[in-house]
This record gives sequence, structure tokens and C-alpha cells, in this order.
Amino acid sequence: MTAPFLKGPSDPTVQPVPASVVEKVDAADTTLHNPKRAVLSLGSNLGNRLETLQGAIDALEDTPGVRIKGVSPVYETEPWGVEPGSQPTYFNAIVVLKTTLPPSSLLERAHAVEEAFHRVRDERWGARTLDVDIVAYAELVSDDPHLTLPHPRAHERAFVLAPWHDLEPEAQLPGRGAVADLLGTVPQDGVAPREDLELRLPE
Ligand SMILES: Nc1ncnc2c1ncn2[C@@H]1O[C@H](COP(=O)(O)OP(=O)(O)OP(=O)(O)O)[C@@H](O)[C@H]1O
Ligand SMILES: Nc1nc2c(c(=O)[nH]1)N=C(CO)CN2
Repeated sequence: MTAPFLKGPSDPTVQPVPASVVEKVDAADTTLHNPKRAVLSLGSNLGNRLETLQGAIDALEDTPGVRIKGVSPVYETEPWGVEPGSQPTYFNAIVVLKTTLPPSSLLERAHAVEEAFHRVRDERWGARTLDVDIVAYAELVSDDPHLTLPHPRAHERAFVLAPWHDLEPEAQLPGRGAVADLLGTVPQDGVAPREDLELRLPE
């Protein structure tokens, strides 16, 4: 008679699962049952800007574990942080989504979508076909340079705050306060809604 194949503590083929792995799996499981809200900023100042922003929204929606819940109006904005007139104007928009992805995976996906639209990273704040930034992820606050939450410059950027305020007038930027109040503290010249243009919420 053959011995029953029992995978118990005495089975030498079974390795104990490290506590760190158990923690990660448990955390992923919790996220899976409890989707988090995230706010992303999209920007484009090279190529067909509107088509690129719509393509980015559609690509984000095609991501397993991501559901887009809202898309802001489109703004045409003067480039922020660079010499005036040195770059074409941007189209900017905000998307609000629900996700079961942890923040690091959402950032990876954001970078993959940028690459799909041929984003080239050379100089800081250089012109780009597509920029996807994570403005906020749930209530998380983190100073990790790889993923700082909320985005470290979101509170001073009218090109983030104005479209976000249109989409969610009551929004709060974790650790910084109401978007409506922040909007009152930043210059809004060169940040104009393009009412003739529209981005679609994916079906
Ligand atoms: N909240 C965040 N969203 C996106 N990237 C972030 C965030 N926090 C930190 N980063 C890091 O910043 C790095 C540079 O990002 P990116 O090239 O998009 O910067 P940028 O768009 O030129 O400038 P800015 O960060 O001022 O928007 C990324 O590789 C990423 O690891
Ligand atoms: N108007 C505008 N200016 C910018 C933008 C942007 O999206 N819009 N993005 C930058 C880097 O993230 C730097 N400057």
C-alpha cells in the first residue's frame, strides 16, 4: 500500500512561506475586494494632443483592475516650469478611476501607457506626447521619490486643479485641503477650458 501524500510540516518539499510574502498576498487580497479611488493627470504637448489623451484614457480603461469613473473637460494650458514660448501649449485633463491595483502597479501601467504613445524622457519638464501622473491614490500620503503621494507639485498646478475642480467640485487633495481653495492660491492665466473639445468616458 502506498503512503498517503500528505503535504504537512513534515513534507521536505514544502518550504515555509516568508511572513513578508504572506503580508503582500493579504494586502493584494484586501485591495482586490476594496477598490481604491485614484486621480490621474494627463498632459500632451506634442503630436495630436486630443487623440493622444483619448488613447491614454482608453488604454487605462483596458487595464485589468482599472475602471475609469470620470473624465474632466479639456484645458489648453501654457507650459508650466519652462521658459515662456519655449514649448507648444499642452492639452490637460484629469481622470478619476477605481482600481484594485496597488499604487506601484498603477504607476507601472501609467509609464507603459506613456511609452505606448512614444513618450521620450530626456530633459525635466521637456515637451512630450503624453504625461500620466498619479495626483492622488485614496488618502495615501508618501514621500517615496519613486511614487510621491499626493503628487508633490499637484497643489501648485492650475492645469491639474482647474479640470479636477470642474469634475469634482468637492474634491480634497490629501494633506493639502480642498481643491477649490487650492485653486484660489495659484495663478490661472494661461489655463483655459477648450469648450469646443471633449474627451469620452470609455463605454
Ligand atoms: N505621483 C507621481 N506620479 C508620477 N510619477 C511620480 C510620482 N511621484 C514620483 N514620481 C516619479 O517621478 C519620475 C519622473 O516622472 P515624470 O517623467 O512624469 O516627471 P515630469 O512629468 O517630467 O515632472 P513632474 O514630476 O513635475 O510632473 C517617475 O519616474 C516616477 O517614478
Ligand atoms: N501646462 C503644463 N505644463 C507642464 C505639464 C503639463 O501637463 N501641463 N507637465 C509637466 C511635467 O509633468 C511640466 N509642465
